[in-house]
Amino acid sequence: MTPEQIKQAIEDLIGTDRVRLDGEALDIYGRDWTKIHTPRPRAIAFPRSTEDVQAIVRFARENKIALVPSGGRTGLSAGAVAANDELVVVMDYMNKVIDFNPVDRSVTVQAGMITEQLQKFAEDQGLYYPVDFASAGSSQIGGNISTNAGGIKVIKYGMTRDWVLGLKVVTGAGDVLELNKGLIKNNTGYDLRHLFIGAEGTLGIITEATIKLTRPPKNLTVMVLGTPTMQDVMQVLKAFQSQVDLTAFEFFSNNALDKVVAHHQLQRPFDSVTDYYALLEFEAETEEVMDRAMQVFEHCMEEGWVEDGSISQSEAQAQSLWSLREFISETISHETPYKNDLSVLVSKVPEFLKEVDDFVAETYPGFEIVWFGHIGDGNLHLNILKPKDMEKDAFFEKCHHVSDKVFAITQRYAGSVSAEHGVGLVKKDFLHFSRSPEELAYMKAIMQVFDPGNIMNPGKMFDA
Ligand SMILES: O=C(O)CC[C@@H](O)C(=O)O
Ligand SMILES: [Zn+2]
Repeated sequence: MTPEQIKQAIEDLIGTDRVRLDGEALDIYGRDWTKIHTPRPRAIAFPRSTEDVQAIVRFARENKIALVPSGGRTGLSAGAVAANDELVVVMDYMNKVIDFNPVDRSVTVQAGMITEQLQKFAEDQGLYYPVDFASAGSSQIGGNISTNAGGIKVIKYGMTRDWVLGLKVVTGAGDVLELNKGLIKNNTGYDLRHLFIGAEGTLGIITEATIKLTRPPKNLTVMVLGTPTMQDVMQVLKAFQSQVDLTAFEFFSNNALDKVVAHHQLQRPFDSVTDYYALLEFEAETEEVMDRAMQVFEHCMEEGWVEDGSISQSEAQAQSLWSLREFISETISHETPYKNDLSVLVSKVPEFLKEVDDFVAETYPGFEIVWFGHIGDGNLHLNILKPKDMEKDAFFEKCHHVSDKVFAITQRYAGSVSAEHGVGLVKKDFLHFSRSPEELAYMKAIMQVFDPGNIMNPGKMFDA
């Protein structure tokens, strides 16, 4: 079918001006933040309702047209890239609140709602949606659910999965399913909702979600601490966790800090320079909590785990300390990074990090490595920066070999090759490092059930 025929057919089903074929739209909606693949979609559709999505899926199934569901396209694994003549289904116009229930503390929204809008909606009701990350201003809730997004508060609040009380989906077979309907308790067999969370659009399209909200945190206070070694970062984590209920525990290396400070013209948190920094956050609800935190801080200084530190005295200061961590990904995106998103058990982090760091440094001495991540969750973002004098293709080619080795180490530690960014096109060749052949066979069989025509985001996660 030509793009024009597709446009005509879909507009007959869901209304005029709902499909774009212009070059600008193909370029914008065919890519995500990975910027590795060249977008090449056939057409872009803009549904307004679950019925519209169902009509599009049924049409695509009948005509064997591949679909790519598209949210805020902030993904880092090319899960929302359309580089293969696909029809992109954009959720931007499905961004409304459908229902709010203060007794259940839940809100039902359309899948295209932007994360920050959901956070704002919760705040306006005196409540809180705690899943948060740097891309919250453009990522959409449907995309967050499809990738089970994590972010900076997982240590206390968990991943997106933990906040989804119900889903409305259109399966690849064209059926509309209402999964779990907002219930807290529902032991009536397989919980299909959880299959759609993290499915990266391979089983169908999420059109609505019922999200749990919670009480807002009180007096969030941030510390940035300079730590000489990774072992020290882990000691600091242990010391704080035993005394204070942490809402975040992040880390970054000194070169990450240098780059952010230079790129955004920010102040360093203090003069001392250490190899690593820990950023932690807690609710200083009472004087007593604050005193305890300060005692732990002093203890860490006495032990030599911390050389210097800075603590926020206001919300604005807390925010500027957070910027030092949250701006890293965007800052290094200008240096063509090869990205990895690894996780191991928290207890294994220092050993694992040293092994990977030694391997990359020995094998590729010219490569600059930037370490940061959600270390309180055992999640490390390893970014390798392209040397200025190396061609992009040659660099990515070399990095592919690095990945094989790094993932073999990750496998030895029983870790994950994608802790929070998903699989998409970028990680699919490496899935076997984290999933057994038997698991992969079950995953493919599940996909067949929900998407018998293999039209849902084909080629992402694995080949059918
Ligand atoms: O760019 C990265 O590698 C990580 C991005 C994001 O997950 C973060 O934690 O900032
Ligand atoms: Zn992250």
